[in-house]
Amino acid sequence: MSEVGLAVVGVTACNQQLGLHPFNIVGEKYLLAIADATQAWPLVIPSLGHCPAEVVLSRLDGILFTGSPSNIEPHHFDGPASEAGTHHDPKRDATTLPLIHAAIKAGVPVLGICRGFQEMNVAFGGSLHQRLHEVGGFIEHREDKTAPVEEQYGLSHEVKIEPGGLLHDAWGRSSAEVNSVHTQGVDRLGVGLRPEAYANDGLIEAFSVKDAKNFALGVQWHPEWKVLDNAFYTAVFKAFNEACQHRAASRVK
Ligand SMILES: N[C@@H](CCC(=O)NCCCC(=O)O)C(=O)O
Repeated sequence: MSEVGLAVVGVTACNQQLGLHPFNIVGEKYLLAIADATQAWPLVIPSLGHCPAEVVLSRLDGILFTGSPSNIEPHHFDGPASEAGTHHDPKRDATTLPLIHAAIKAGVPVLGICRGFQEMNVAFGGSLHQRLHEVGGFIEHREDKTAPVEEQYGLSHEVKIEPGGLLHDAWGRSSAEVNSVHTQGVDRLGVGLRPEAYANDGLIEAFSVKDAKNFALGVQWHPEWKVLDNAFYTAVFKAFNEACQHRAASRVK
C-alpha cells in the first residue's frame, strides 16, 4: 500500500442486478491500482444516471473511468443498433459521458481505461467499431473467455507509441506490450483527441485530449492489471498520480 498523499481519485462504478436488488459495483483491481500505484485514495462514483459534476469535481483530484463488460449504447455515437442481447449500462453512459466533459473543463486529471477510453472517444464525438472481429483487417483484440484470468489479462500485442505525447513522456520508449480485453474499438476518433498509441493493425489504442488543462489520457488496454508487476502499466499510473497530487496540493492551499 503506497502512502496516501493528498489526492482523492474518483473511480466510476457500473450497474448490476444481484439477486433482488440493483447494485453499483467497481472492479477491485481499479481500486487497488489507485491505492497501491499512486499516492491517492480511491472514492467510488456511483453510476446513477446523473451526477452533480461541479460539486463532485470540486472535491476530487482525479477521475478514473473504468472498464466494463457492458457496451456504450450505440445511439450515443449514431451507430447501428447493437446485436440482440448486448449488455448495456445506460445509467453509466448517462453518468460518465457528461462527467468526462465536466472533468476536462474543470481541469481535473482524467484516466480512461478500456470502456472508459471508449467513453472519452464518444464524449468527444467519436464512434466505435462495435464488433472489431467482424470488420476485417484487425488482429484479435478479444480475450479468450475460456482461459484463466491471468491469461485473459496477460500480454497480448504490441502498441507503437507516438513521440511527443503524454504516453511517450511517461514511458520514454516507442513501443510496449499490452493486454487486450475488448470487442469494440475506435472507429472515428473524437474531435480534439490526439492519438498516443496504435496497435500494429492500425487500431488507435490510446489518445490524449489536445487542449486539456491537465492530464487527460485514455488507453484501450488494462494498466490496472497487476499494475506493480509491469513497468509500463506502473508508468501510466505514475504519470496520472503526478497530475492528481499536483491538483491536490493546489486545492489544499
Ligand atoms: N465492453 C467494451 C469495453 C471492454 C472492457 O472495458 N472490458 C473490461 C472487462 C472487465 C474489466 O476488466 O473491468 C468492449 O467490449 O470493447
